[in-house]
Amino acid sequence: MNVKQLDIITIGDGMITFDPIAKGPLRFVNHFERKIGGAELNVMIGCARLGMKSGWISRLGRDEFGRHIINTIRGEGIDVSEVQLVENYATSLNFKEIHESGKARTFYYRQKSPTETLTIDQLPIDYIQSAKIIHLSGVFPSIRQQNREVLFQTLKIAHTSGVKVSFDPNIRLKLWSKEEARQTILTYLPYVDYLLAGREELEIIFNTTDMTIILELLKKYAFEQVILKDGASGASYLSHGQWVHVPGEKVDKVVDTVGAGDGFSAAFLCGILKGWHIDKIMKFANAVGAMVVQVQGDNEGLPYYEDVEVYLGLRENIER
Ligand SMILES: O=C(O)C(=O)C[C@H](O)[C@H](O)COP(=O)(O)O
Repeated sequence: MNVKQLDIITIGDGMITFDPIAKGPLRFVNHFERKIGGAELNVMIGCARLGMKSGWISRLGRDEFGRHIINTIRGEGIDVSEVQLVENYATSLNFKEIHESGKARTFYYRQKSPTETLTIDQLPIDYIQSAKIIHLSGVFPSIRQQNREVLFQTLKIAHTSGVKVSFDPNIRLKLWSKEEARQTILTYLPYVDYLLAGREELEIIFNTTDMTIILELLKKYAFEQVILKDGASGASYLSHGQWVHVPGEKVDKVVDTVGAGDGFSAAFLCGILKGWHIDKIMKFANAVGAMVVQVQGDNEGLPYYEDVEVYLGLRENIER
């Protein structure tokens, strides 16, 4: 029998994320803070901080930005043995634009992502089989046609090896159309154990805004859990064909909502690995989402396990 080495792994594109120092249209912003980002990577950072043995399968440019990302991720305690820096590719970039109103836009520069060198024959099968859970998202297959097949093969490897599959559709319409997203994601769903989606994403995948129809269609799959992430209002889980809503945790001041969904996913998977009851998992995951929105940056607000305990009032907060 295969001895599971890692709790959780992922496959994804890592990016340098440039956070604007000033608010308003990007064409007038002169200064940025260099950070790192990428949906799947955010989840792994969250998992590592919560104490899970985490690993990331990826390709970065063999450039200064690629080195910065791999060093940072290694520093977070994430296994990077399946991350390669490839020649003649630039590490992907993401520029964020934030308006006074709080509205934000993202400008990706990942058309020629280094992950396109991660072909099916390069998939580390033993590594995938060595994990308890693999977390995948719709970002990786949206970057390039070839990535869709790579993810499909990964799903099949995981499924046949007893590795649980978690999937967040993370539909980015700047990267693919609704139709492409729908067609691709529908082929993935039969291999998914934990589906963590937003309402709009479910509407795109099932091509209807009618929640009764969506609930009927969800029944066709063998999901162990289906989670509806609903931003500030909290999240719901599916139980006997009905949503059970778990309200979000109190937030003093929302600073930046980007990354809250990824934080929620990391915390949810932590709870799954700990074998908790779903109500406890949801409360914990909502707390992590609420903590993330109070910090600027896609992953800077992802908490350590004991920080969540303090937030939930389960551990004393000693300030000085
Ligand atoms: O990789 C990408 O394409 C991204 O967009 C990176 C973003 O930081 C996360 O995907 C945030 O996603 P949420 O947690 O849903 O706010």
